[in-house]
Amino acid sequence: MRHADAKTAGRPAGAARLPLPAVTGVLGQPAAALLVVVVAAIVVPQYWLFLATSVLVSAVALLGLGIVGRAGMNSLCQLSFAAVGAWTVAQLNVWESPGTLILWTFAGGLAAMPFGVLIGLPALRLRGVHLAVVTLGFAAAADVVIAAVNFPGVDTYQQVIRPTFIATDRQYFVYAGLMFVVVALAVELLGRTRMGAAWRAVRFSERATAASGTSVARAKLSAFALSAFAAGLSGGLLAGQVGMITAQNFGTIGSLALFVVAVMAGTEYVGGALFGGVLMAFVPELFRRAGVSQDWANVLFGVGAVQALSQGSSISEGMARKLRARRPAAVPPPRTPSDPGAPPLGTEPLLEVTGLGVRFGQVVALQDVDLVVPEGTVMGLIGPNGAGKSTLTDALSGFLPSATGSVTLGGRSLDGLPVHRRAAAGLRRTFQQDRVPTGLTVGAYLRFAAHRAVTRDELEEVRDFLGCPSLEAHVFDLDVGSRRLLEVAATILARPRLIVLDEPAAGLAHAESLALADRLIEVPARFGASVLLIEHDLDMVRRACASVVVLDFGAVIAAGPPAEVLARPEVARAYLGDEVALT
Ligand SMILES: Nc1ncnc2c1ncn2[C@@H]1O[C@H](COP(=O)(O)OP(=O)(O)OP(=O)(O)O)[C@@H](O)[C@H]1O
Repeated sequence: MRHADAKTAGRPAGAARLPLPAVTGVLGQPAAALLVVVVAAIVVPQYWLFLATSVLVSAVALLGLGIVGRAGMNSLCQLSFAAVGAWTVAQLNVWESPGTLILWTFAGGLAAMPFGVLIGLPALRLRGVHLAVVTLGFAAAADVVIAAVNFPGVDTYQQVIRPTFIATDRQYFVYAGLMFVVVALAVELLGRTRMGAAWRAVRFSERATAASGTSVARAKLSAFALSAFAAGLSGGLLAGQVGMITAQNFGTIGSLALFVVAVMAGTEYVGGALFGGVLMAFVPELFRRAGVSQDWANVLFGVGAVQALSQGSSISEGMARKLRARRPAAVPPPRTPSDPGAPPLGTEPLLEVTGLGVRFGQVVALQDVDLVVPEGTVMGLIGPNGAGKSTLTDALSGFLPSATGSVTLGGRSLDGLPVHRRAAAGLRRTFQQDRVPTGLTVGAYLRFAAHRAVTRDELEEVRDFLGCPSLEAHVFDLDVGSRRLLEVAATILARPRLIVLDEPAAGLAHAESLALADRLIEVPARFGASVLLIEHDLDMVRRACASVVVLDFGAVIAAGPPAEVLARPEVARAYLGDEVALT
């Protein structure tokens, strides 16, 4: 956001020297920000208060960018949303509406939200650079509209009136600071909710998010709406700060600069947003004082963003990782031993698949597959590479709406249901590739993926059952094997009727695979779910499964008890291309 220049010279502002608050912790960050604001309100000379306030105004908009950033989306039109907030405040001021600037500012935030949803709609289909282009287009269009439609009160030189208790610059700084702290607190608290976890999950894998029963569309739209709300608040704050706003305050270049600073500073962190605000407010001012065009500040921001991208993390993320690295590594507590006994066979049909077919162009991945997974069992699904196992999993879980045939779970048809509705109906799956979002702790991920209210005891029970790392460990710091177990734990916690595990032992040592097999045997009796285990490790399949189905070239070629099925020549032929028994 481009603010009016500070008109006088003096020593560097106290705000420029504000320390970054700790980048770890959750509620600690807003508290640290509050401390910074209070200290700054005391020590910053009158002379620098305008720029210090600008820091906070930008930081509020940056917090909003941090929300879409958490969800892995790019928004290049943050100042267009801010313009909506500022316009609303200016209009309510002209109308001399009830309430004061504070109420009008919140109204500005609310007014920006529908625009956020509007821009979020393309995000349901677009990602990365394509989404960035759409948001850039919106910013450019907003420039034209704002230039054509003047801000209310500008023609009549009508200043936005501040209430008396925030009339002075110092009072207004404190007000802006409190607003920043409140928004920071709200964002941090939201980050701990299911919605906040969904943002992180969407960023990591939309497929896994949907498979855990969460609506990807809702997660994305909520991120855009709340991001626009924060931007609208920021615009309202600016209107109160400068009194009279113009189109120049909200140009596309400003939005781009804000985005670039967000990439560099890492505005998913409160400290990162505050630091970004310092950069936005003070770097152009320093250039101005040096007699250099302020536009060079954007070049500097661009260089910083390139550096952050090439390092793979923002300044805040880098600091957070360093702080985490200082902590002792998360060692999984020892598992409680148990005797799994023999794999349960199951009786009543649970999953019934009839005539399932999937084509990818000319490739027939599945043809006329009939399959029944009984209630209360662990069943294996095996076959050589390219046999169609993952395609079957995708078709069952709803990722292939073009699949033909029918699928019922517990007598209820799943045909035509989208992924998250099938998950809600009781079908959970894991993925061959790691899909556990790295931005969460183990506990936060399990709570999110469980998709129901779970107690800490339940979390600990399942964590202990599978030997996962402690709930406080950060997913980012875990090895691939631990993440696979975590994914299995999450599906168990969701209490589904059927769990489809797509190669859960990939990344595990052989002994660990067998230990996992022992655990899976217990799942039906202990957690009330059948397991369909897709695995290449035949020792694990023999150990865990009461029965096994073999796919080859998209068709079922054998089914029955593992020892019997694996001894059949056609199964050996499918695997080895020769009549060698798989013993
Ligand atoms: N998106 C796709 N587009 C085109 N062909 C595909 C696609 N996905 C899978 N296939 C093809 O469908 C067939 C079945 O693939 P699938 O991944 O389901 O096998 P798989 O048994 O899971 O193999 P693996 O054990 O290697 O994971 C293969 O011939 C594969 O090349």
